[in-house]
Amino acid sequence: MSAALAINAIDLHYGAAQALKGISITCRPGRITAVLGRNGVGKSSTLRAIAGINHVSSGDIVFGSAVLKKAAPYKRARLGLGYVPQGREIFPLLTVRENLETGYAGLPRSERNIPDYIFELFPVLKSMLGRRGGDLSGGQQQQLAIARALVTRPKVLVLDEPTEGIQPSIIKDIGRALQFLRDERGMTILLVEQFLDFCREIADDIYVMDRGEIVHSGPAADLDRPEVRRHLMI
Ligand SMILES: Nc1ncnc2c1ncn2[C@@H]1O[C@H](COP(=O)(O)OP(=O)(O)OP(=O)(O)O)[C@@H](O)[C@H]1O
Repeated sequence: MSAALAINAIDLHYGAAQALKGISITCRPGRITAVLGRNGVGKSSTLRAIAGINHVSSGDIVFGSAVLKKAAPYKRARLGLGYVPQGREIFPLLTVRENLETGYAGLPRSERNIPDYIFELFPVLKSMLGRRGGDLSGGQQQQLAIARALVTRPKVLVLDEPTEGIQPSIIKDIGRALQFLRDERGMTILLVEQFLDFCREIADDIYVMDRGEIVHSGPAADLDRPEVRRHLMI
């Protein structure tokens, strides 16, 4: 089976500093792939390269049958790439409904609606549609950020540290939501995380990064191996 998303030997520089060195990641269709690593190893840079926010200096990113080259973020979204950034980036002065409607931009008029299953996944959002994004808790904002990405009808959903700074009960809800998207909607999911137990529970495949490189890849059960965990210790 071909990959839903393949990152092939990408390098990324910030000025003279090289943040990514030959990163390759294969996301199997309908599976959850997790990229783990300590602070500053290049996880967010990898996702920003996939989303088209940062440009790679070599290598390529293949989405379905499209090689993304320098396609702008909105074009990638139209192709079916949903991106949930680190820190959520909710519009604080817009209501929950308006935040969700920002996902309509790339959709044909007939699809400009909020699919019901999103409110089944995150019922709290339905009860808060008229509230401002900035009034939501961190966990509710994370749910809103995921819901906003789902409004764009992604084939592949990419999330940057969805558990960061969030209380355990909402982490469980988010984990259940991602498993539902994989199991019931066949979505391909790529996330970066520092929370090992979360990845052990929901991921199928893992990649471990250290200083801009992939140092391990394998099934999620590899997270039980001491030599893999060693890469993740502070
Ligand atoms: N805009 C930028 N300009 C210059 N250097 C950057 C920029 N963004 C990130 N870096 C550097 O690139 C390296 C990788 O950062 P990145 O944010 O991708 O790591 P990360 O693994 O996502 O870390 P964290 O878990 O803290 O988000 C770090 O050394 C960081 O300081």
